Amino acid sequence: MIQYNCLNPIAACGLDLFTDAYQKTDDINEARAVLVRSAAMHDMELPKSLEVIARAGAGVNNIPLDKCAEKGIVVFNTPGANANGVKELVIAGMLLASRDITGGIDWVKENAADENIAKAAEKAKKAFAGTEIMGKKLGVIGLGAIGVRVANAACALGMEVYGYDPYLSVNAAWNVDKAVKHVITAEDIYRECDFITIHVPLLDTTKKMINKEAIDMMKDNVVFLNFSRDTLVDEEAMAAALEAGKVKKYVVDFPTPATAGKEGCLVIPHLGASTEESEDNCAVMAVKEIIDYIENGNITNSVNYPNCNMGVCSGAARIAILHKNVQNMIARCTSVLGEAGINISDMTNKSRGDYAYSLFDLDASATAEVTEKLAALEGVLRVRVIK
Ligand SMILES: NC(=O)C1=CN([C@@H]2O[C@H](COP(=O)(O)OP(=O)(O)OC[C@H]3O[C@@H](n4cnc5c(N)ncnc54)[C@H](O)[C@@H]3O)[C@@H](O)[C@H]2O)C=CC1
Ligand SMILES: O=C(O)CCC(=O)C(=O)O
Repeated sequence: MIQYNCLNPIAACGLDLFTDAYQKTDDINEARAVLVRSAAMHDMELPKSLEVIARAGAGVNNIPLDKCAEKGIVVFNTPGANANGVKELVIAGMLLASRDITGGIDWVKENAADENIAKAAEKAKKAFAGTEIMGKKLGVIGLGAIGVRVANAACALGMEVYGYDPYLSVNAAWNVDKAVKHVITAEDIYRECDFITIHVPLLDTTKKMINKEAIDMMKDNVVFLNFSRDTLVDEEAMAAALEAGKVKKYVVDFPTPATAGKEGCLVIPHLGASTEESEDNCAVMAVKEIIDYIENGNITNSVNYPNCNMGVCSGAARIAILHKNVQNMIARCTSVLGEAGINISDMTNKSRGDYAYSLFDLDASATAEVTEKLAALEGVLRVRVIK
């Protein structure tokens, strides 16, 4: 039985893809695979049995990627699978920041017992009036799966959209609406836009990128939306800007003591990807990634190892070797196999940063002695017998 553990609730339509060969366990120490959403894994003990972690979602800042790579644990995410869910909430966030919809709804609740509520509403409504988003300038920082969808939807709503992404992928370039103005510095966005939304991963290089200096460059009365991660924004600087009236609204999907309940903050409890569709898409993609890795050794959408695909193994045997990206690794692995008299019928080797991955299709099964010799080679982090 191949045991898997879920650190967060994962949609059933994904888990249903596991065949009878797989079994759910509540004990991570027994698991070969882990499915996770937002659970914090940095301080967790990762058992030796663990071969793969799939993040049913996009952000992987809750997972210790290098520690996993060093232990020969491949980490996947599910790019784009929840992007539409987030896009829709970002559009809602812009509307909520432009018109006092929540204030108006609260007023109706408070006056629900008033028999003359219809007449009273016509008098009260001026307190909740706002502005439209059509014709306003929106700056999108990060044109990945979510940013592109937000930019395109905003174009369709008649906004003037500016996009900034110094690492724009070819795929994103193909998909982004031609009306989106390409800017080459974040400063262009800060200085020009009435609404700014950020859709970048949380990395050491992006942490607190929205700081006092950035906010000072923004237009007065700007609306800032953050559906990416709380710590991309310096919350002290944001609070000061809200108090000074520099920022009109801070719409954020991550409650913290600094923002929850604060005047000017519209705080949502991390609901960006909490739709049936996004949860299903993420679960299905994550489980498929795990199954292909466990059963074939193929890697698709990893965030700490290179992608690698040799299809389904049709030969006698297949082994996977996770190793450091250093000289002479392949020669040393093939000589162990050669000395054991095992012919290699197919092989591939891919690298990513400090780590590399080799798949070998063999004409005969690798014995325990052979795999132990391979595992003992300096730089080898894990050897998996796939078939
Ligand atoms: N609120 C929620 O429930 C959700 C939040 N997220 C967050 O949103 C983030 C983005 O998600 P996706 O769009 O799916 O990821 P993605 O990987 O498709 O896009 C990220 C984009 O940011 C760009 N980028 C990286 N550094 C940048 C920088 N310094 N300046 C400008 N652009 C930069 C990349 O080139 C890439 O195009 C995730 O990392 C996650 O933290 C994602 C899904 C759900
Ligand atoms: O699983 C979730 O609800 C969180 C989604 C998210 O933040 C992400 O995919 O990065």
